[in-house]
Amino acid sequence: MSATIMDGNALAREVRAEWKVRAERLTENGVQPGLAVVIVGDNPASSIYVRNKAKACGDTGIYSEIHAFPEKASQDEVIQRIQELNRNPRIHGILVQLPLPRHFESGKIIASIAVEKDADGFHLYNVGALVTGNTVFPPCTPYGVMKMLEKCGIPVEGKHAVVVGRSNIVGKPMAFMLLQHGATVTICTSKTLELAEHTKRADILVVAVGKPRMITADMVKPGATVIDVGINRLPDGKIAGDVDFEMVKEKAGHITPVPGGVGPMTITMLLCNTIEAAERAQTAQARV
Ligand SMILES: NC(=O)C1=CN([C@@H]2O[C@H](COP(=O)(O)OP(=O)(O)OC[C@H]3O[C@@H](n4cnc5c(N)ncnc54)[C@H](OP(=O)(O)O)[C@@H]3O)[C@@H](O)[C@H]2O)C=CC1
Ligand SMILES: Nc1nc(=O)c2c([nH]1)NC[C@@H]1CN(c3ccc(C(=O)N[C@@H](CCC(=O)O)C(=O)O)cc3)C=[N+]21
Ligand SMILES: [Mg+2]
Repeated sequence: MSATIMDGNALAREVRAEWKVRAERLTENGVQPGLAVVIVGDNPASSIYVRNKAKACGDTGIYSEIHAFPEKASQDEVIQRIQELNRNPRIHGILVQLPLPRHFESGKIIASIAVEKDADGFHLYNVGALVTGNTVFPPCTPYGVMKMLEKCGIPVEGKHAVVVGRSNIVGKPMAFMLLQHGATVTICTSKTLELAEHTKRADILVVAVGKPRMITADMVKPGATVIDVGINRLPDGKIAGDVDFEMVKEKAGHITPVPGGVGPMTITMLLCNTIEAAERAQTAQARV
């Protein structure tokens, strides 16, 4: 029995259609949702993501701006621009594409984003809000994963979830969101001994490492849900996830492909957070 493939492109279309209605309603009421993406340097992968984000905005009725800085830009000029965006009433969401060039302190840049426009949910206030169960903006990638589980009818409460990876943008917020939904959560890292002993116990396995095909079929429990966040560029130019898809799909109950899995959902949830931010701004406006 082969696993059910969780089609990220189809699910993303479904979620976008639901939210597009909200974007249109806002626009009719004079508040078109707006996203600003800030990118520093010319990392080719980042540039592609940024263009995809702008295109997805257009398709969903969201106004978008790209603020591109050269690699040698100063931290102060980027912060100054973010502060302008914080004050700009056309902009409801601000995303600073990561990674930043080495001479940047990412923490300082992210701290300069207004909490109520932090559509990535990376500001320390929003991280604290998430961890205490008062989420303001769920970080896009884990939010997309939760949405996929929900749409595919996969229960989380009472299940054993194993997250491989502990980055601030994927692994850690993923673990806290699963915890919030009542899963028993194990987080594995590069320091974990006997990784397979943990992954084999997972009802829900989320992998966000960045190592092509590191999760093999022997590491997966029969019938498990396997979510592959990894995006790895192979020498032949193709992209592959962190999971050996062809072998694992014969053992798992549900599995996400790469490409066409979590990636499209990440972009979609960014759009959702931007629309949500615009709705909140409008409500706040109506109160004064
Ligand atoms: N689909 C999407 O929307 C997105 C995809 N990605 C992709 O997801 C992957 C992870 O991204 P990100 O979280 O930013 O990456 P990071 O490099 O920041 O984190 C990788 C994590 O994997 C852990 N790790 C490394 N090697 C092993 C190992 N052998 N066993 C177990 N854990 C290990 C590291 O552990 P330690 O902390 O101990 O070093 C670290 O916590 C990348 O391929 C990235 O391109 C990222 C964002 C969005
Ligand atoms: N501040 C910030 N927020 C982010 O959310 C963020 C970031 N920085 N830096 C980089 C990572 C990576 N990321 C992806 C988004 C979409 C796809 C995506 O759409 N992937 C498609 C296509 C992949 C392709 O063909 O290259 C897919 O998987 O099907 C992938 C990866 C967001 N990130
Ligand atoms: Mg991680």
